[in-house]
Amino acid sequence: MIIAVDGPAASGKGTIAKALARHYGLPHLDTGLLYRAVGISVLRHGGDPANALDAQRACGFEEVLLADPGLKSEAAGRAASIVSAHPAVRAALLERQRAFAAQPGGAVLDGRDIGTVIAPEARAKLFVTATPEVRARRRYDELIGLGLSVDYDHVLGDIRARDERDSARSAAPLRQAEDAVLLDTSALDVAAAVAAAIALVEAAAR
Ligand SMILES: Nc1ncnc2c1ncn2[C@@H]1O[C@H](COP(=O)(O)OP(=O)(O)O)[C@@H](O)[C@H]1O
Ligand SMILES: Nc1ccn([C@@H]2O[C@H](COP(=O)(O)OP(=O)(O)O)[C@@H](O)[C@H]2O)c(=O)n1
Repeated sequence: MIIAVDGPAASGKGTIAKALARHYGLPHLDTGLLYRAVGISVLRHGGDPANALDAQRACGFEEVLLADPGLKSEAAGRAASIVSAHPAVRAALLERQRAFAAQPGGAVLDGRDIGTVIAPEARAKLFVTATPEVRARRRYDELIGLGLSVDYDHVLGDIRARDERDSARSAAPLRQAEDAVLLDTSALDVAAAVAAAIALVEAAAR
């Protein structure tokens, strides 16, 4: 079974995708990490994420970069959101994601365009969301927990800017697939959000 989990920044889609993968014994791919790796690679080479050529060159990043703690930073998220608007970057990362989704037995993938572009054939599609303020609070707590020095208002501004950029771009914009079910986690803790997600997948698989 392929499970597609999409949604905006810090909505809890990664937490839900990981929990679903554990519950169903499926492999999981956090596709945002691929875009973050491209984004940080551009920055580390002194390039400009808005420059399509700089971004395209960075798509051949080393695998080890996917485990780099720097990928979690706000700067990496911002750069990822900028490089991900280039069609050439999306094209360069497409096959890897499609192949992951198509492996025997299925998989869980989370990102922005899993249900719409990467795996439109997915059996279960969730669109996970929460208010910008709740998402900013979660991301702020997460970054503080990682020992980074951040400001709540800055995180909220960054999340709003990323929502806008990810939804407005013409290449695979962030949007709920027509056959995806909406899961608003604003008032749910992790356990309740995961339980709701499992119930939705069960209903979709029936
Ligand atoms: N329902 C929830 N309630 C409270 N905190 C949550 C919830 N879901 C996720 N979190 C926390 O919020 C942060 C962002 O969650 P994550 O799953 O990484 O979001 P995303 O993948 O959408 O960016 C993490 O620190 C995670 O533990
Ligand atoms: N499938 C995907 C996943 C991420 N992305 C881009 O990569 C950025 C970082 O994604 P992420 O999932 O790691 O970000 P968070 O939601 O965890 O903050 C997003 O803001 C998107 O611009 C994308 O375009 N398509």
